[in-house]
Amino acid sequence: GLVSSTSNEHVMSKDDDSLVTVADWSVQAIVSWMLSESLSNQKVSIVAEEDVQTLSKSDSVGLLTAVVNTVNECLAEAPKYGLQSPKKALGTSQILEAISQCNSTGGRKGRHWVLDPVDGTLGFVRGDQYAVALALIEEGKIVIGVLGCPNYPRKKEWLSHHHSSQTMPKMSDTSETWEKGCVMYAQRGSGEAWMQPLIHGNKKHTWSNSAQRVQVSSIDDPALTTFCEPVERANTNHSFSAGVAHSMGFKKQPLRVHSMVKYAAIARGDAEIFMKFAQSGYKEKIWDHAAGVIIVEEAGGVVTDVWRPPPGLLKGFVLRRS
Ligand SMILES: Nc1ncnc2c1ncn2[C@@H]1O[C@H](COP(=O)(O)OS(=O)(=O)O)[C@@H](OP(=O)(O)O)[C@H]1O
Ligand SMILES: [Mg+2]
Ligand SMILES: [Mg+2]
Ligand SMILES: [Mg+2]
Repeated sequence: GLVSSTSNEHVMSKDDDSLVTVADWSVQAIVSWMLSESLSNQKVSIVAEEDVQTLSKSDSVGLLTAVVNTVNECLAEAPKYGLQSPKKALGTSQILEAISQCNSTGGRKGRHWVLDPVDGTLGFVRGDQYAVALALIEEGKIVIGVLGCPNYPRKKEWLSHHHSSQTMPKMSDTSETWEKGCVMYAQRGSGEAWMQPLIHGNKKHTWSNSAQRVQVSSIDDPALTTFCEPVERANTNHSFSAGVAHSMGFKKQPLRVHSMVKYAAIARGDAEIFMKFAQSGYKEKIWDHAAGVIIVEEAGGVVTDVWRPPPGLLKGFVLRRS
């Protein structure tokens, strides 16, 4: 919730043509700094999406200044969330250090934090759905997941309406009537997943625990099933998922949403199924899934890749077909 700006300033393209913004670097710096501060006795291993190459170039001074200012403005608000601000504003080198220390390669041994500072950067730039995703992996198992979803509406009906909709105010609308924003989280083995309303920067009140339990949908009638998928055709295979949906007997239109908010939607029961089929050759990244996976699992759902469907699912599928 620290970065709620939808300003399109400083939107850059990376080598793979995907977007990166001041928000991506700033969130990575803030989370990295906060983790190091709170775990000062331990060596912190963080696997995260962004690096400092573009930021450190000589023609990126304006960009770097914007990141430094954003990080310090956000950290100054830390006490509102029950956290400690730095004693004095962080300097440029400290911020570059915080971003670049997230260069762990992870692995099956030990503890690793996994961070996607802004997932769905395209959604963020459009003022649409995006998520800040953090997970903790221990000995190869996800044990904690947190998803910050600043534009996630409280009412599921609003998810499917984009900016053009008449019924939903613009994302920039400050009116109290349009409640949006939540943090979803879960811990492995608890059998519980939680949703906490987000406090937005412009509001005066401070954080207090008002988390509600969330659970996956109980709908199992294909005719009533909604499936979600990525917005961009580059990130999935829309016609393949349409084929799967057809053979399963799904009648509803797919819910196309940017980012890991799709996992949040499944955990909260706003939709029943999430399908993503990356192009062959694309390697999925752990930061695009880890936090969402544990939240869905603890909310009662099942997550699998297409090559290894769990026996129960396969049986369900076969039974339904016969
Ligand atoms: N080619 C390709 N195939 C599959 N996935 C890709 C591909 N390229 C990128 N990515 C990753 O997709 C992340 C965004 O996924 P979404 O499901 O949110 O896509 S969409 O915006 O709804 O279209 C996006 O995450 P962010 O970079 O954090 O936004 C990417 O990591
Ligand atoms: Mg990206
Ligand atoms: Mg991502
Ligand atoms: Mg990202």
